[in-house]
Amino acid sequence: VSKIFSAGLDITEMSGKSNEHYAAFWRAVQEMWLKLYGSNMVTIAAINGSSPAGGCLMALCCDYRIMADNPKFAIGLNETQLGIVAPFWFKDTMINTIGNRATELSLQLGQMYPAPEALKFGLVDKLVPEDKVQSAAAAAMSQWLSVPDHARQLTKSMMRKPAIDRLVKQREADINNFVSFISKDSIQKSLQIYMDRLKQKK
Ligand SMILES: CC/C=C\C/C=C\C/C=C\CCC/C=C/C(=O)SCCNC(=O)CCNC(=O)[C@H](O)C(C)(C)COP(=O)(O)OP(=O)(O)OC[C@H]1O[C@@H](n2cnc3c(N)ncnc32)[C@H](O)[C@@H]1OP(=O)(O)O
Repeated sequence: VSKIFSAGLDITEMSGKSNEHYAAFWRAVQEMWLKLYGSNMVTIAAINGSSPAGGCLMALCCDYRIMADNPKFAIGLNETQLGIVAPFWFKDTMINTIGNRATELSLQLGQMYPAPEALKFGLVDKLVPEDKVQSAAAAAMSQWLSVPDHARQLTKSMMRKPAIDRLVKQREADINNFVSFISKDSIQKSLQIYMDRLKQKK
């Protein structure tokens, strides 16, 4: 979609549904993260627009991020702005990318960074003109693929395994935590207010 890399998780999947639905939804989100963050393939994010929350997480799962150089496009883990909390594995993914202090600032404030600031923070690796995002991503892919694959894969696994193991060990507890959190009346109300605001912006 033009202007949007990803709008993040579908908020309607987290509103007004049963606990069984929330559990299945969260398991699928975990699965996406485990597959993408744990992939032994080279993954390059070609970020052609805004990328809030789950969209930012997907980009952070990649090995390298190239973003369109347009200050109207922003990226970040903005969960607190919705009245929700980025779970520990979202947080770990961001820490592994930009470090602890920058992550704490980002997460507490639910900060969305316009592209130039995202580059400054290390949230993305490179900015290119909007019409060059795909070609720059293809060029980066060639560079990454030129590294001997076994060595690159082992290095990637060494860097990411502790975060992945942490979620694998606590998967069921994390699902229970999500369900009890998201089904609270106060959290449902926050999500509703956020969705209403989005619609009013039009
Ligand atoms: C100690 C720890 C304790 C607890 C932790 C336990 C558990 C964790 C709990 C929760 C974790 C949840 C993690 C959540 C992650 C997420 O990803 S939440 C989603 C975040 N996404 C957003 O905030 C995006 C909001 N959207 C926008 O900013 C904009 O819509 C856009 C920039 C993406 C696009 O802008 P426009 O092109 O201007 O389009 P519109 O704004 O008009 O939107 C069109 C249409 O789409 C609807 N929509 C937009 N985003 C979403 C979404 N994410 N989900 C569902 N629907 C969305 C929007 O309302 C419009 O709908 P209509 O009005 O056309 O019906």
